[in-house]
Formats: sequence, C-alpha cells, structure tokens
Amino acid sequence: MMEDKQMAAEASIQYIKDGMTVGLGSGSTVNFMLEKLAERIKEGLTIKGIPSSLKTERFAKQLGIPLTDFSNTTKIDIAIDGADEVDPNLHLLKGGGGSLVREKIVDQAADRLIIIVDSSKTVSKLGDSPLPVEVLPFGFEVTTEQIAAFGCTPVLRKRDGQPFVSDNGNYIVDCKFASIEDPQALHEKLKQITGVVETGLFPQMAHNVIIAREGRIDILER
Ligand SMILES: O=C[C@H](O)[C@H](O)[C@H](O)COP(=O)(O)O
Repeated sequence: MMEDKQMAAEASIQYIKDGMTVGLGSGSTVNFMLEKLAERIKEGLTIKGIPSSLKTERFAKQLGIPLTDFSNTTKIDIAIDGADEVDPNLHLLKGGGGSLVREKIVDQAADRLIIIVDSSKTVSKLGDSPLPVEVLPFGFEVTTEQIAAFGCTPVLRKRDGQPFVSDNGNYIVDCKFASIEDPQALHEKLKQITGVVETGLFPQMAHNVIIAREGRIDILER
C-alpha cells in the first residue's frame, strides 16, 4: 500500500542526525525516504549519503542530496533500506529490484541498519517470493544447475526478452524454494558455488524494522 510505504519511510528520518554518513538503500519505499530526507536537508540537516544502486544515486542527485562514496569513508553511521520479505527474527529477503549486492555492501558497512516496509512484506517464514541470487554471466547455465540442486526452481531474470543486467554487470536468477527453513545456512551453501556473487538473504543484519500497517507504525528491534 503506497501510503504505508511512505509512512514507514518518513518514520525512519528521525534516526538520521546531523553529520551522519547515511547508506541509501534502493526501491520505491526508499524513494519516499529520499524525498523526505531532501526536505530535511533544505531545512538545514547536514548529512552525506552513500547510494546502493545507480537508480538511487540518480534520484538522490536529482533531489540535491549530497553524496559521498567508499573512497572517502568506509564508515556508515546508519543505512536505511527496503526489503521484499521480513520474518519475525528480522531476517530479510531482498533483491526484487536487482540491487542486492551493493545494498548488502552498504548495509553491512553501517553501524545500524533500519529497514522500512509496509505490512505486505511481513512473513512468518522467508521464501514466499523467489530468492534473487546474483550470478556471473560466465557459465551462468552451470551456476543455475548447481543452485537448482539445492532444491529450488531457478529462473533467469529477463527484461525486454534479454537477461536483466545488474549495476555490477551480472545476471540475477530468481530461485523459488518450497520454504526457507534456515536463511543463514542456505545463504552459506549458495555462496559456496563459484559463480554465485551474492544472495538476497540478509540474515541477522537489520537492527530495526519499521512496519507501517494501515496508517499505524510498529518498530521491531533486534
Ligand atoms: O533490489 C531491491 C531491493 O532489495 C529493494 O529494497 C526491495 O526490492 C524493496 O523494494 P520496494 O521498496 O520497491 O518494495
């Protein structure tokens, strides 16, 4: 629900303080956060953002949000990002927009990760949606077979009939598992495949999840 996404996004702004380096996630919920952040910056808030995708970088620049990158600092005070699924343990499934690798680098570099979602993203167990896995284009056919051997149906993501290419020049394979019992264990298994760059499983990373449900905010804490 669009209003709920916006509400969760705006509730995250209170965590951003003067002088912070802020990891900027990706997706439609994060875009609402960027719009609010730009307003605060016009009112005098001083921050620098590190974007987690080319799309976010473009939108942040358009909004006049000052940006920096890892060549200037490797310390991020807070990252604010969206998610496709959140379970009760605050494990996340991400990558619906194909930005999972850069998101994970930015989110892991942050002292605190805040996730913003509407209630449609909450699940009792991850895996309702296919798990996005970024793979090297070279030998993706082999990599996909190796992923399938872990018990899923992998589908190469396409756009306009061609393989979808991530910001890093890689492909995304969307992997439907019957259910994901142990996100950390599955992530570790998939990472052992040479052609796998990264998975969309973000276990034990979020410090807070802000959930908006029909105009009400819940904040989960790890
Ligand atoms: O790759 C995309 C990201 O993981 C997004 O954060 C996720 O897909 C959520 O996007 P949205 O806020 O548009 O639902």
